[in-house]
Amino acid sequence: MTTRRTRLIAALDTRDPAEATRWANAVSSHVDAIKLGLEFAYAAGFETVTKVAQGRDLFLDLKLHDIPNTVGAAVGSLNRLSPAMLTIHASGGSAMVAAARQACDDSFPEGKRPLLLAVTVLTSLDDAALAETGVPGGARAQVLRLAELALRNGADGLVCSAHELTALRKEFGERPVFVTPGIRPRGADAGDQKRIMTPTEARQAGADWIVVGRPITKAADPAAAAAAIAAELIAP
Ligand SMILES: O=c1ccn([C@@H]2O[C@H](COP(=O)(O)O)[C@@H](O)[C@H]2O)c(=O)[nH]1
Repeated sequence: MTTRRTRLIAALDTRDPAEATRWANAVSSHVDAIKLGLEFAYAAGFETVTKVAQGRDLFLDLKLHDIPNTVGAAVGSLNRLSPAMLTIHASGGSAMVAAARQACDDSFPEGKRPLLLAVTVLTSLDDAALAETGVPGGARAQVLRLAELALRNGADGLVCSAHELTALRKEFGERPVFVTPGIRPRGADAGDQKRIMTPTEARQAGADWIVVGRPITKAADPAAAAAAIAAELIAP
């Protein structure tokens, strides 16, 4: 029986700094961190990322994926943003993950190192879509394969779907941090997500963090939507 608390990250996916700021202010008291990622950073710039994130834990979801030298240097360049969590793609390979971890250790001040999270298989891929990329055998097997690679090379945790959590906990225990997007409250539109679970199911499966975007940001009342999801994360 685990006593883990599952925390909530609101994904603020927009190009508009005013909208991101409005959402951040609305949901802040209900969520544990905010996510800013590719859409926002490319449109608004990294200095604006810092402004919106100010005073909040930042899940900086840039999903870095390049040769080890480039990824290491990129991680080193991100220290001015003070992220609490940073993402890379596990499929970049052992040396790339190790380079990212080394850069985290070298470039961030003592006690300020972000959690390095390796994306395994995107939650928008089902087994058939994954097979199209040349990976037969299903998402769960590939997640476990990439998890081993990433954790052995210094990742603190993984981004995966909640569907893989039971197998991951069995294989890797309680220590790694598991972050699960692809979360949909019961009845919510899945959109492009394929491997989805509800907040309650993800909590019961052992998620450390869930990431929720559109069910919050597209709601008529984002604060109420975030509050309802946060309520699901409090174990009865
Ligand atoms: O495998 C992954 C990795 C990251 N994401 C990100 O999470 C949010 C989910 O947003 P929703 O609107 O709740 O679908 C989004 O920012 C993705 O970039 C993911 O979905 N899956």
